[in-house]
Amino acid sequence: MIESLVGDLFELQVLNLDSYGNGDVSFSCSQPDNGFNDSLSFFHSEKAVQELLQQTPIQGTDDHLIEFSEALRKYSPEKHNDDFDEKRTENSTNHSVLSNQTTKQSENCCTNGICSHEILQDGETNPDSKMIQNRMMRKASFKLSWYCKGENSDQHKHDVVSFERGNITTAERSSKQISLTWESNPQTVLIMTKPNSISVRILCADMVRWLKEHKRLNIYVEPRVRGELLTESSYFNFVQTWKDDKEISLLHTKVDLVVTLGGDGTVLWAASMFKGPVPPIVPFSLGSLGFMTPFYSEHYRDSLDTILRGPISITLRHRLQCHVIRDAATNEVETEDPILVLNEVTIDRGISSFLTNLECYCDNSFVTCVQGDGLILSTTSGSTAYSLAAGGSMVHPQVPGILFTPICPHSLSFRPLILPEHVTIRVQVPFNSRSSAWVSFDGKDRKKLTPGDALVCSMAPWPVPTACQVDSTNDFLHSIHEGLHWNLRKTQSFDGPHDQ
Ligand SMILES: NC(=O)c1ccc[n+]([C@@H]2O[C@H](COP(=O)([O-])OP(=O)(O)OC[C@H]3O[C@@H](n4cnc5c(N)ncnc54)[C@H](O)[C@@H]3O)[C@@H](O)[C@H]2O)c1
Ligand SMILES: Nc1ncnc2c1ncn2[C@@H]1O[C@H](COP(=O)(O)OP(=O)(O)OP(=O)(O)O)[C@@H](O)[C@H]1O
Repeated sequence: MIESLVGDLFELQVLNLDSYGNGDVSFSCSQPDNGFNDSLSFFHSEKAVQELLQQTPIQGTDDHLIEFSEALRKYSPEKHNDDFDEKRTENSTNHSVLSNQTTKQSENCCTNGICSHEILQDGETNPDSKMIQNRMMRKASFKLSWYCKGENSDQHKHDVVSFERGNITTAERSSKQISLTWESNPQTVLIMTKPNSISVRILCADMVRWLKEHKRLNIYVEPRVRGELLTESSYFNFVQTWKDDKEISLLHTKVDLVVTLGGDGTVLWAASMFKGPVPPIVPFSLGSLGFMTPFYSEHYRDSLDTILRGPISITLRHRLQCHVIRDAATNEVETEDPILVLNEVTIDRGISSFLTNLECYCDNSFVTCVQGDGLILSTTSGSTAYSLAAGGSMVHPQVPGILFTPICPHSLSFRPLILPEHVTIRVQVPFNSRSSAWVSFDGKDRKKLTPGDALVCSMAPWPVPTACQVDSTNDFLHSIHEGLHWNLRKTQSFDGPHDQ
């Protein structure tokens, strides 16, 4: 109410909001053109403001202000942000003049723990204006709450946004460069290899020998690879493997490090073995592109030496968790197991010659109906794969988001989207669809979606940590330069017309 009244009188200009500790200018007040210079009408209005300020706050409506002033009390002037302060000084100098008296009052005000924004006139030096300067005005208080999967939760507020001083400040907006330091020596390495490659087979045998003899490590390989090694020599008898899915599901509890020898497909394959937590992966490049494989196989000894010693920079690559919901099974308790993807999940028309018709929802909001060849829901790691080919953006793998990229949409205006990481996306084949759709996970495991079936997809809690050659950003930029020749163009010569 007070604000609205004062708002009628003044045209408030926010200069900055440092009113909580320093008692300095928070708002400036410029005079509107509508005859506000008439001091009589001004003082009448002033009186009205004073009367309002003297009224005892109504119990209940001011309850929320208690929390706000508690937060202000906690604020110590010594702790203020230097950067912010510099800007404040600059603004104060440019736009308003504060009398010493006002500054003192403001300081007192804050040591008492009751702070308000002051209303001042630009360049005001007239003693009559002190009344104006002393006018106190409370900023509306607020509380921020977090909603997590439908539940109100304050758990993450300090990690993400601070609002203790009444100012909303973000801290971390995406995960920073992460460094992994071993607290005890790694003991077990799993080596995963691309099949049907002579060079990979030779390298694998060499690496197993070196890791055993020079690093004294336990070594796991896939059953196929153990067979290949034993065909070469019985020396490799010490190499361990697994027999069934149950043993695979326990691998993450035994393995300290996963080494992949192949291209991006081998990294995807290795990641798909872990339906929960994934040990750090060291991807060696033996393919043609290698967006996720920054290590050179020729230097594997030096690289592994450094990695086993640590610390190492890692990229936490987010995965999507996908559930296929069958219309025919809505009454069944058991549903199909979720599938985790590192690149993307694709819903397309398969061999059908009809347009796919896919209804898409984000949380509970309708997004759109895809009519075209299909839709890709991609991680940021997968942004350089199929999604890129379908016109999606390339996104740094540490950016937490879900790419929503149509495949050949039959509409001129269907641009790709990037959605925040916390959403749940549902893609449904409507009952009136002319055909079924097909879903595939990192380019594998095709499943048919008949009308009424849906795919539900959200960010998985288990990322894939991959070791960096340099760091996450350097490796990403290197991969798009080397892999895609991104923005490669001959530099224009100096020789030619110039600006005058
Ligand atoms: N039109 C297309 O571009 C297209 C079509 C189908 C599948 N794919 C991609 O292939 C992936 C499966 O890879 P695969 O090796 O098992 O199959 P694959 O052997 O058919 O290789 C596909 C190509 O995609 C590259 N690739 C894979 N992941 C990548 C990533 N994150 N960034 C950049 N390039 C990447 C691989 O290096 C390879 O060159 C799928 O997840 C999908 O993204 C792309
Ligand atoms: N250990 C494995 N077992 C079964 N299949 C695998 C394994 N590793 C990789 N693959 C499959 O082999 C295929 C090729 O692998 P990868 O992409 O690593 O090699 P590449 O095709 O030679 O590399 P690039 O695509 O960079 O040329 C992929 O589809 C992948 O899923």
